Amino acid sequence: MKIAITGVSGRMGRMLVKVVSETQGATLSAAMERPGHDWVGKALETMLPDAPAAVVVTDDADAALTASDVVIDFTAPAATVALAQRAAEIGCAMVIGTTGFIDEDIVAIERASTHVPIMRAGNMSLGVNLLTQLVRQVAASLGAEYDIEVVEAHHRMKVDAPSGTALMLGEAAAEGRGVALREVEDRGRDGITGQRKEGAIGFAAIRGGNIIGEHDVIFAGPDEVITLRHSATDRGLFARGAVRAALWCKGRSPGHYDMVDVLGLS
Ligand SMILES: NC(=O)C1=CN([C@@H]2O[C@H](COP(=O)(O)OP(=O)(O)OC[C@H]3O[C@@H](n4cnc5c(N)ncnc54)[C@H](OP(=O)(O)O)[C@@H]3O)[C@@H](O)[C@H]2O)C=CC1
Ligand SMILES: O=C(O)C1=N[C@H](C(=O)O)C[C@H](O)C1
Repeated sequence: MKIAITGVSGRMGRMLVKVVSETQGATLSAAMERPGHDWVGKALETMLPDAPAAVVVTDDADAALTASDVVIDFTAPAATVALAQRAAEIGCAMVIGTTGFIDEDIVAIERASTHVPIMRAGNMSLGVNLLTQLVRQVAASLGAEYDIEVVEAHHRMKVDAPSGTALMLGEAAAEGRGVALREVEDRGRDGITGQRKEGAIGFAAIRGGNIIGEHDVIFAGPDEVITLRHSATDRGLFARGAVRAALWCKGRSPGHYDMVDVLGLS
């Protein structure tokens, strides 16, 4: 499977190069950065020792996608949406790990996925995708007297909040309760907020140091608190999930898939 990686100099891009190099059946076919980036035109192995010798970093997305079966993208929403449109036209599958999308971005990605398989997940780990199922089940079992709060913590460089994972967990809780998250979410409390709204699903974000990713879903009820927690201790976890998803895309029909499909959890 020929795999292109975009945003290759980023925290996830670097990790993906390592995981692709360790994965049987996967070959790094292209490495991308945006025009003007320092790495463009340089041999990737001079920056990342795990990279194959022949790969030179490119800003030519069309050439990179044409040379590849699938592209893995952990960048930023605007870059991801633009690349999904190119991938759809060229016929290259896509794995999207980027978070922080607005509704219009998702619509554009869904449109692209009518032409090629696109696997998109706010978290590529087995643990979080299992946890979403548990959260759905617990939310469905507990009554409205249990208040649901999602608390996440990430490194100081993270630019979006709540995290993609927190939103996945919030969605799962809302589904369990049979409500739309949009109608019950409560984000960023500050000042005289008034009492907690009945049925709200609250979000809180902590940013600091080099925390990889911590997520708690708290069910606070009468005289007891249930906390479901996931802790990531190495970004390799997400990269391994993304490469697994890339291999899974081979021969797949066009469609918008998620990690639950890849892991066979549905
Ligand atoms: N789904 C999952 O399991 C995970 C998702 N993520 C998500 O992946 C994304 C990236 O995270 P991370 O690797 O930590 O971030 P980094 O900032 O370390 O890397 C982002 C990379 O994308 C490039 N990039 C950013 N904006 C653009 C743009 N507009 N056009 C082209 N290239 C761009 C950056 O290049 P430049 O330096 O030029 O800006 C950089 O190479 C985030 O949305 C994060 O939330 C992260 C981990 C796991
Ligand atoms: O930006 C990160 O680092 C992470 N982002 C994803 C998210 O927004 O949930 C996944 C993981 O928590 C790391």
